[in-house]
Amino acid sequence: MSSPLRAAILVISDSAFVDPGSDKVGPALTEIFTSAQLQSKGWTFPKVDIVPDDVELIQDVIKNYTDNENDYYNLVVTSGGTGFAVKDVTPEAVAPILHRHAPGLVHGMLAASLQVTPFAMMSRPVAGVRNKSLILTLPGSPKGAKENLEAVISLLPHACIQAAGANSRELHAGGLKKLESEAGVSSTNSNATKKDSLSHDHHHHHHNHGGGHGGHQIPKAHTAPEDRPQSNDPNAGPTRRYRSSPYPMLSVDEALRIIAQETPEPTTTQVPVDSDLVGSVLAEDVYAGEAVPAYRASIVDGYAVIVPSSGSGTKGVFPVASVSHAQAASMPPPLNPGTIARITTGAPLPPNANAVVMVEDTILASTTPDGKEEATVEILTDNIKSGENIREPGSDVSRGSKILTRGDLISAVGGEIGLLVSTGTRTVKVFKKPTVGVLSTGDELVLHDDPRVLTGGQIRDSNRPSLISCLRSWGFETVDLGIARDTPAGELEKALRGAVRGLGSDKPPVDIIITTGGVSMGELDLLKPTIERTLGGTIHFGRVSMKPGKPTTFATVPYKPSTAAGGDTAQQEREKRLVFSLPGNPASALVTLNLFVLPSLHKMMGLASTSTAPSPLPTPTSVGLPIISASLTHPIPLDPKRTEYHRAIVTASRKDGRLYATSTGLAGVGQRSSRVGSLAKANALLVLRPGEDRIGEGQLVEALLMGGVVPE
Ligand SMILES: Nc1nc2c(c(=O)[nH]1)N[C@H]1C(S)=C(S)[C@@H](COP(=O)(O)OP(=O)(O)OC[C@H]3O[C@@H](n4cnc5c(N)ncnc54)[C@H](O)[C@@H]3O)O[C@H]1N2
Ligand code: MOO
Ligand SMILES: [Mg+2]
Repeated sequence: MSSPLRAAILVISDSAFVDPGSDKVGPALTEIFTSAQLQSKGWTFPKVDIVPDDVELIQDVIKNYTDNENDYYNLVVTSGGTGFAVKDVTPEAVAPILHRHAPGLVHGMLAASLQVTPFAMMSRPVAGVRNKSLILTLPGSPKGAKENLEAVISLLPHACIQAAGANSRELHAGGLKKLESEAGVSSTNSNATKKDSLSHDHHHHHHNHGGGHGGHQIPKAHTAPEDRPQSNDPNAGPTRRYRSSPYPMLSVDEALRIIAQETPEPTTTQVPVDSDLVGSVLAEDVYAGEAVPAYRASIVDGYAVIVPSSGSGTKGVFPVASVSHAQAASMPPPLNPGTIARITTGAPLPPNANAVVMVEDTILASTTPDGKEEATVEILTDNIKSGENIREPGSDVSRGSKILTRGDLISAVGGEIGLLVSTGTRTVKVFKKPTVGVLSTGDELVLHDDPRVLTGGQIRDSNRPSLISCLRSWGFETVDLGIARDTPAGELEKALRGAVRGLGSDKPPVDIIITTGGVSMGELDLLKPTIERTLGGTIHFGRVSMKPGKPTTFATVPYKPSTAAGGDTAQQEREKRLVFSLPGNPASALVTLNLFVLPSLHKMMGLASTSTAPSPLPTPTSVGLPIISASLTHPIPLDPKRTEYHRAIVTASRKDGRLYATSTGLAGVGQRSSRVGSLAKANALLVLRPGEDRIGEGQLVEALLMGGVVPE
């Protein structure tokens, strides 16, 4: 026990980060380590760092302490951030990066604190080992931190040395008795301590209750949050992975409900009215700033006339007194009774004129002497009423009237853009569209355009190009996040962190991350463990009862854009990113993109924000794929358990006006989830609920439309 023991003290506090001079914990804990007693046990002068309450920063700093094999700290104690306040994230940051938990130390610290104050119950400490370092989280008050540390300190040298890899038998045989007596623990009734808490096997044991054969494999319910069923520990290897998924199987509806709940409310932005507006949703009601037309305008080419108040009497020969063209020039002069004015469609009416006669209802009577201009024109009809062929100012759109409503989608048809620009609307408030990052995962993947012949188990990365195309066609900005390999470890973590932070000008930060692959039961299916254990994220679901797409996983990861301390909690709450981890099989990835990601994107772009005002028109603004019914052109066998999303072509018959659905390939190979071709030409997913037998020809089925209906 003579080798030096190195300790790092990490003070986690927004306020101490801003004003290091205000920190009292660092000095208090330093004092303990530099006491004569501890120095004699081998402790050296500790290192002290301060970080704000930020999951990523906490993890980064701790990993710096623990991940360098040649230069690591034996003990890392954090202080602060273990309470129940929203900003308290220390356990969330530390628990996921522990390789092995040490609940015994947690008990020890809590028991000691409880003797001092019942408020100890309000602390949420975690403890465990990462690589060769022991990590403890202490409370944030100098007094509490000291008490907790003092409660366990005498055992720590032993634990640290064991964590660093000393032979445990030797330690048990020799030093343990001495240590126990120092700590007031009797070795005779501490079998559990010796066998479990400190032994290397403990963690695996603990996380893999289901590791046996056949039995009920969901780990026993524990109460502490760090003990809830979690993803595989990647360090445990294939022999110790779960042999059945610890994630409950959700229905598609339940999964969609969770996604809607976790998807943040849309944010807004002011943008110019131009063609880039197509595909955006208005975040405000829009009122006409100008009347259309702004002046009394002619609807036809012809002659402006004064219809007598008697109601008729336009027939006859009249001198052409002036000309009014549809142009930006000044208004024409007033019309005198007994004269007419030539006018073009859309041109302003001369004052006094009250109707326009179409040129077809006239003949030329005489010309000017040079023959180039009309002198007099004969009107052949007597059938013109006052107001005829005239658009009154504001009769198309009156100034100040509501032209579009919050929640309206600016379509590519052009009507909304036309309405906005015609009334002089130069900018509008819209909902910001999310940016989506797409990441492929897997060692087997090669770039889709790699010219080399495939060897061994190589697969072309088809998911990234197909998903990115689909997302772009929906009108979303995409960021290509490339391929993350399963090995070496850490690529996935790096890629996910980079996606959230942004990786330069061509890779801006994304709002939503989509990954494909690595979410099922293989020992290299690393998505779930990386999200949960490394990024401190939350997996909201990890399995859905559907075919294809069963391992579809949905998570959120915490994110703070700046390292600035403090900040309002509402802002922090908003700063999480959605992660859709879709199955790697190409058909599964595309189907689940359509089914799960699209509704979330729709909500984020404001499509769920329709105005409450009643509209005479059906609002085409619900989220996700539109659903219709179509009749089957052939029978399809049903899956006994899972709802199938069967790829099909829906056509509209010109003969009977009905919609028909035809499979792109029948069950078995045709609809196999690896067969991306099942989506070629498909414009619909038939929703086939599980059943015993088959659904027959001519039956009506629900169809989710991915593309336009094809005329037959
Ligand atoms: N024991 C079990 N095995 C599997 C289960 C299960 O419940 N128990 N689920 C199956 C189902 S369903 C699916 S879907 C897949 C999902 O697999 P992963 O999401 O873990 O994906 P990978 O294992 O990484 O790859 C599966 C498959 O897809 C190919 N792939 C992956 N990425 C791409 C890409 N970007 N482009 C083209 N192809 C890709 C990969 O090479 C594999 O062939 O798990 C079943 N297993
Ligand atoms: O559920 Mo998986 O997506 O069928 O192959
Ligand atoms: Mg897999």
